[in-house]
Amino acid sequence: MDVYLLTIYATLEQEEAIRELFHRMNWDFKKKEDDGGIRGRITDTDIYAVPYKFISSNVPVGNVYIKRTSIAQLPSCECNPSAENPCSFESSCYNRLMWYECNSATCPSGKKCQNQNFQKKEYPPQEPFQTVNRGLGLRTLVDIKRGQFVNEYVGEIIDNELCLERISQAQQNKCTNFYMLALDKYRVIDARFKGNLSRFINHSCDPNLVTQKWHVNGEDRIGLFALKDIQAGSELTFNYNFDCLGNEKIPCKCRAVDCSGYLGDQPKPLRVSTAKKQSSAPFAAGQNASMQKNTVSYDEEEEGQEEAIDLSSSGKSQQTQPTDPWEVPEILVNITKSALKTLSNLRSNNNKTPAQTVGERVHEREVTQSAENQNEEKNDISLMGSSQNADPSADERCQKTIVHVTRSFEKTFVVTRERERDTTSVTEIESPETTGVLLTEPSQVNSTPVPGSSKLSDSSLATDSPMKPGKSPQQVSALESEILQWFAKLHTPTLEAASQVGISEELSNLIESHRSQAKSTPEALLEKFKTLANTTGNVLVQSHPFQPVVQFTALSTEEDAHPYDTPESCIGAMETCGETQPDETDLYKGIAPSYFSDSSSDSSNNSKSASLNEENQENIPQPLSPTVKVKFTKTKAVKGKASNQINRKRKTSTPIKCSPARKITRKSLDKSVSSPKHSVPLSRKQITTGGDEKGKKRKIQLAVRKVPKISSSKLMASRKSKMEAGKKLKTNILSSDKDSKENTSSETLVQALMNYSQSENKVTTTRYREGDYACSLCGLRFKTEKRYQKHKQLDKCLYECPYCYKVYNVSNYTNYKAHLRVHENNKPFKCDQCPKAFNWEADLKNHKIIHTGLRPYVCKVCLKCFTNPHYMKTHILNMHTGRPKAYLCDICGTGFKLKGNLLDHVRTVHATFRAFPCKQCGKAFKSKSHLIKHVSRHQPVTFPCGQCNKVFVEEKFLEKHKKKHKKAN
Ligand SMILES: C[S@@+](CC[C@H](N)C(=O)[O-])C[C@H]1O[C@@H](n2cnc3c(N)ncnc32)[C@H](O)[C@@H]1O
Repeated sequence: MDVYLLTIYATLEQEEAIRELFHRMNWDFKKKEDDGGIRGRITDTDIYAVPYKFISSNVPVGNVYIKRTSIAQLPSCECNPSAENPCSFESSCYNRLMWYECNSATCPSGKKCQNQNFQKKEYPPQEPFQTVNRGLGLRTLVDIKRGQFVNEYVGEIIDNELCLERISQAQQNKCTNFYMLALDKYRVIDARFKGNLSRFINHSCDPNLVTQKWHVNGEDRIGLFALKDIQAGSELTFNYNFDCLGNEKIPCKCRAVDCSGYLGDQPKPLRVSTAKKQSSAPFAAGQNASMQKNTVSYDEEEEGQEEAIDLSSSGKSQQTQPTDPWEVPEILVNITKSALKTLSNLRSNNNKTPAQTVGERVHEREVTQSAENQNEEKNDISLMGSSQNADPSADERCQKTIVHVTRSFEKTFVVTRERERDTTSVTEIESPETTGVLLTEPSQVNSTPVPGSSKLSDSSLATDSPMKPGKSPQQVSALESEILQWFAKLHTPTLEAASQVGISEELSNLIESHRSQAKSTPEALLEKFKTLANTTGNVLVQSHPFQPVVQFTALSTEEDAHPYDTPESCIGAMETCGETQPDETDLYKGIAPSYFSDSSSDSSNNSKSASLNEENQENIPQPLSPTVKVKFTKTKAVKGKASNQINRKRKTSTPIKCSPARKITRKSLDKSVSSPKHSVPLSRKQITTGGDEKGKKRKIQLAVRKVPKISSSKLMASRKSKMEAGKKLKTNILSSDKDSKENTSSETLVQALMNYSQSENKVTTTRYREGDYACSLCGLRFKTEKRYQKHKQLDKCLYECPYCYKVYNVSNYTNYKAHLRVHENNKPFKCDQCPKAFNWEADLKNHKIIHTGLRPYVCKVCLKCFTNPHYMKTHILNMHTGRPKAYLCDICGTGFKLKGNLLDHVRTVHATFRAFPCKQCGKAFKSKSHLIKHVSRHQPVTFPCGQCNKVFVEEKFLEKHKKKHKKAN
């Protein structure tokens, strides 16, 4: 059963919530309860079992699409492979600057490349811990440097629809912890059910991490990078940019000096309506969230317009496609809203000022520069960049493009491309405080021309390659004409139709507000946007890779309703506007890559960056040189503050949905402390042993403190010293009996041992202390003579294995017996549920856990669950001890943390002989695991699938297969 139970900090308060989660994990909760499963029974005080699976990479769920790119399409950098650390943080690796990870197949530095953080999963050691007031948090175990890659935000990739579903489920279950982070406009990473350690990172208004969206082998991934130097033991935090949709703000408990007080400083008043209410008084303002919880809508004030978003009409309702969408009022409303949103996005994007948060992609502009418009636009604020072109006349002729300006912690770079010559240059600008100040100082600009890369050529930029630029003017006009059509349609039959379902008031309000803004007609509105586009030149915001900040979010209906959200329309739109249709490799499950720049993730929302925005606006200097310009109209510069406020509003109002915040009272606080919901994972022993509440709490506290910290060096040292002691003893024994040195059979060894114990050397070993009575034969020592005499009366005090000559003394007789089973292959402990048999009872017990579907052995560091304690131990040693890969393969040099792994490697990869023959058919295998797999095929028991004709030799294969059926359904 593919369910992973974990005892973790339940944030859920009701049994129902647990059931819901179990249900989500396809675990038959009831069944387990009846079976008396280990933790199937949930009582009031036993609510800490929440299924959570540790995954190290994102897992797509349902119909969510995955971007695929062929290796040929991946951009390669120009770094020098012979450099000490090619593509490292210190280098100006072209890919790194663009937030692209190199691929070892295409990077000139190959495996030496240092720009593969995501792929190599190189995280500094970190651990979850219990915070005082914010549930669990994550802290670092080592010092982290500014700019260092800390972790990847990993979880299930879900689409908007499922996201909404999960949110509403969580709301119903009064779950207050959210783990959703927008990946792009269509997809969300939800780490609630599956994730890695990053899911425990809390919010702070003064964070030490920042999220960055990177392009890794064609797919977007979210990384967390250090904003500052972080000391070992400090909590890791980032700014959620959390947008509250509840009628109560979620209090922020980050304790930062400039804490905004709430998660997200722009909480929105919540309005709630049910489907019924919607028909009678839709979008009616002033309703309280507490009245209805199923359907949530909120007011979004944007530039004086009011938009109401109804989650209930999202997702599913759009699935049922009407024959003529123009006839369905609800769709029309959604389309209108989408149109409004698109237009406002267009505006906001064009209004964008350079973002300033350190470590963020600063901004991106495509600038067309010509001699005429330099003079025309006197009020423009110029961005001084470098030009590789020394000839000014050529400069004027050439169309230059600033691909983007990026500030990568210590450095700021301007990446420019010259289309005609197909050259690209990266210009590093010395430590500026603000882009404005920096750009007034042309002398400070060091130009580093980079030869044109075919991978970054125009053609690649114009198509669906990762270097895809923003919307072209044609695309914008195609968009505009579509918007115009929507408005035209909305004017006539729609209002009437809408009024029939009682939405006319809201609709007309929406249209009216836009109408008044756009001089009454949609055409005028469109005209306005055209003018806007013209006045900002061709400054258009690009889609990825330039979407810096990612937010904890749930997506809003209005975005869902956007026609471009559907793959068909997206592709259609691309065709209309002349953009090359994406390659099929990019369209997994038929959905096109992001077309619009993502408003939900296009900007930094924290108050700091907003204030920096303001600062920069004020600092924007007059142009000094016309070489390369990014145009802003003066009006925008003057309006900087206001527009930033609007931007900030928009940013904070970007789609985030969380359940209405629960009011925290003294009582609930006390309850939360006394209840075990903030407990840390307990060992199975702790779970199964009963005990009073107090004892339980104590155990929990202990478990919190006793996060295992195993020093690898200590471990290695102790092992080494033991091995050396053993070797020494052996040599001592043999050297004391020089005649038998050649013959090292166990018989000789026993004899030598006997001689040795009788010799004077014996006092040197710890086994023999003065005053003890030692048996000269087996080496056992006794405190009293009586016991020694009793021992001497035994017929035999040493037992030698007849198969391998291993010797046991009498005190280890049971071990000797057990050891014999290894050779006799009796396997007396048989599983009653499957054909497996074991030599030891403990092994059978451990095995039986597999049939319960539980994984009760929990790694206290990363919460990964295991069926077997040995697996857990190995995992801890491998993953959390920073253990070096000390076992090196002599043949290929690969390092391994465990000796067993090295042996396996040598056997399977390099060895030519097959040391593990099958006794039944004679086929031989290189490794034991391969043999075991093979032997299971001889088993008469098979596992047929109930849904199709397939039959499997192992249960796990059947389980895997069943998942396919589930997915297909
Ligand atoms: C991604 S989870 C973080 C881990 C979470 N603390 C846990 O115990 O699993 C996000 C949730 O943690 C809580 N949280 C995080 N930061 C917070 C803060 N500064 N103040 C209050 N609650 C916070 C909120 O309930 C939020 O929904």
